Amino acid sequence: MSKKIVFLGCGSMGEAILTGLLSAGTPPQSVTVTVRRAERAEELAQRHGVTALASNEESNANTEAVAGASVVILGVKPVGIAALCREIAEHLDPGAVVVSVAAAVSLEQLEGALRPGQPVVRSMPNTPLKVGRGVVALSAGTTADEHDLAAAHEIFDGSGVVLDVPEDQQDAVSAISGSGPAYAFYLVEAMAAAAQEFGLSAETSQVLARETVAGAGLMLAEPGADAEALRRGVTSPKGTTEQAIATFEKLGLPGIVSAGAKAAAARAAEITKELAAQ
Ligand SMILES: NC(=O)C1=CN([C@@H]2O[C@H](COP(=O)(O)OP(=O)(O)OC[C@H]3O[C@@H](n4cnc5c(N)ncnc54)[C@H](OP(=O)(O)O)[C@@H]3O)[C@@H](O)[C@H]2O)C=CC1
Ligand SMILES: O=C(O)[C@@H]1CCC=N1
Repeated sequence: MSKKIVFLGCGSMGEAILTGLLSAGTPPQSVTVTVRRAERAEELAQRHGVTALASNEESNANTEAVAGASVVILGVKPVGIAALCREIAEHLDPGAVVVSVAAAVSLEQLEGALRPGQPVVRSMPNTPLKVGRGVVALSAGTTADEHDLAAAHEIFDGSGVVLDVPEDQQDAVSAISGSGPAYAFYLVEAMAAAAQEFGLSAETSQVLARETVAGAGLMLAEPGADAEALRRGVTSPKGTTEQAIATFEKLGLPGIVSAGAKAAAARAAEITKELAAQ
């Protein structure tokens, strides 16, 4: 029997991790998920074949779900993490590894809401885990040993690249790879809008923008890919792309991207403080 893996909260991020995990070969019978709404639980059970329970005012499924679990993934919003930890603390196996995916929730906050000694790993995943191309950064808590960290690695290993980082880098990771898929989707939206300004139909504009970024992503996914070299391969000297890139530079696009990422990281730091003051 495979070890029991539990997701407490399985929305956008949780389902991406779950999909990657199952695609990589974890049997659905070994996975239990909880969510708030019964209809969402039903949807997840139907779609993935996992045990899915609703944990709300009517049923306390979170505490039942974690019984006998080896790994418990916390997939709720940051503001709900501390209460969830307190709710399950007494019901966790002392050796169960608690893996938080929440942005801005510190190891100190996690450990403080669980029983002393409970192994904890803070992670920052991203939604491309769903298609096996995610990036995840892990930071082990004070009592998590190498086996605990390895158990966290195992959750993500089959769905993308897993890095170990010091906890003080997690807000930066969040601002680059955690939020990053949204930046790429935003670029697609902007490209589609530009296409429509040329008079192309909405549908043609969507196809051109979406397939271009998806194709570029596949090229980046090839071994040894280098973004700058790939960009130069499109940019003919004195050609058309050169004018676009020069315009992006003149208008300060690199600075705009940097400012956006800094704003995301600053918001993470602010959330950490807000949670500490709760
Ligand atoms: N979205 C992303 O790309 C990323 C998100 N994260 C982190 O992942 C976490 C989740 O974000 P996201 O998936 O976007 O949010 P969602 O709102 O999509 O998902 C939250 C999930 O938590 C469930 N939930 C809420 N309260 C409880 C509870 N007490 N017990 C059980 N389940 C509960 C919700 O149930 P229901 O569905 O019934 O409402 C929902 O399934 C956040 O902490 C975020 O910081 C990290 C990296 C990237
Ligand atoms: O927007 C958020 O707060 C979460 C964390 C990183 C991506 N999504």
